[in-house]
Amino acid sequence: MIKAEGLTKRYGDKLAVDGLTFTVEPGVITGFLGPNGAGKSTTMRMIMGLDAPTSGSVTVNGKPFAAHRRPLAQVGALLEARAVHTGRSARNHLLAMAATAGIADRRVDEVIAMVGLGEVAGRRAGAFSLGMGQRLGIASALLADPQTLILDEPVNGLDPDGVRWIRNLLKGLADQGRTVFLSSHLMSEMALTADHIILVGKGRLLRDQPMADFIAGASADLVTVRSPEASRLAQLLAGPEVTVRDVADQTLEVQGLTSDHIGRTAAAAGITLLELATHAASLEEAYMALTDESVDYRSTVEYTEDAA
Ligand SMILES: Nc1ncnc2c1ncn2[C@@H]1O[C@H](COP(=O)(O)OP(=O)(O)OP(=O)(O)O)[C@@H](O)[C@H]1O
Repeated sequence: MIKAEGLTKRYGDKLAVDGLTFTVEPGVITGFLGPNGAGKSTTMRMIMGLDAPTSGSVTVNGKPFAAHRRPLAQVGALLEARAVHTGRSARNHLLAMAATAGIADRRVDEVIAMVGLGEVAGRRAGAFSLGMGQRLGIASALLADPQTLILDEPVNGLDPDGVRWIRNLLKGLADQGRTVFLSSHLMSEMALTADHIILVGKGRLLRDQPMADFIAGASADLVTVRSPEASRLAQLLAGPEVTVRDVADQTLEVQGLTSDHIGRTAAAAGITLLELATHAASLEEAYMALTDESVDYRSTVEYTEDAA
């Protein structure tokens, strides 16, 4: 389990991580999602004790990473995956790591088998393809059999086979009751992989919820209505669980009502409709809307019950 409380990191004027409080639970895959620069890598480095928080704290299985007697047996990480620059074979590379950490040689062969590197384990790791390098990085993270795994952008640059492979491996590890925390800036990838989502933007927590709930909320039908009397219609449509946004001249975007209901409400009030269209908002759109800091998005007017 990973627990962050008010976790904050400042680099000069830049608040890279801004008061993050969250818990990453065992037994599920938790996706750490946010656009480039949102603070994901910085957070992961602080979890691993590679960077000190400016304020707040983060613990792994109840203690800061460095306070564990054998930290690598608690948490394995693949941070900023990069090729291993070594003339050693993959197996010798892992054997050297195992020797340093006091891990038995047979564990090296176990992790090589787990990540499917058996046939190439004798080859020079420095010459590995990106996909093979990722597998080797994951093998290193698994070496000490940690309860918690932290992977920064593990599928970056992988082909579809590689992506499917990582996904299955992570699901298997979570099913064994491990804590699996992985970052990505791609919504589509997270939707397929993660059971739970922690979404950040500009260092701040935006969402912390089951992926299924995020998807259900995001794909709710959106109705676009254009009318010369848009603001009067907006007042009539307002209600609990209804969001009405004034998105452009004479145009509203309504969530929480069917187009039938909107059409009938307009007719009953004698309001002319120039357009009435339904479309399902995509996950990608919901993600963009949440993380987009553009003026356009913030300037939209939300009509609530109080406005009615
Ligand atoms: N060592 C550093 N010194 C100064 N600024 C830094 C440092 N590390 C990160 N930052 C800044 O902090 C912010 C968060 O960076 P971070 O790498 O954690 O984001 P990220 O969500 O992992 O992004 P990406 O998806 O691009 O890796 C960025 O604006 C970055 O420029």
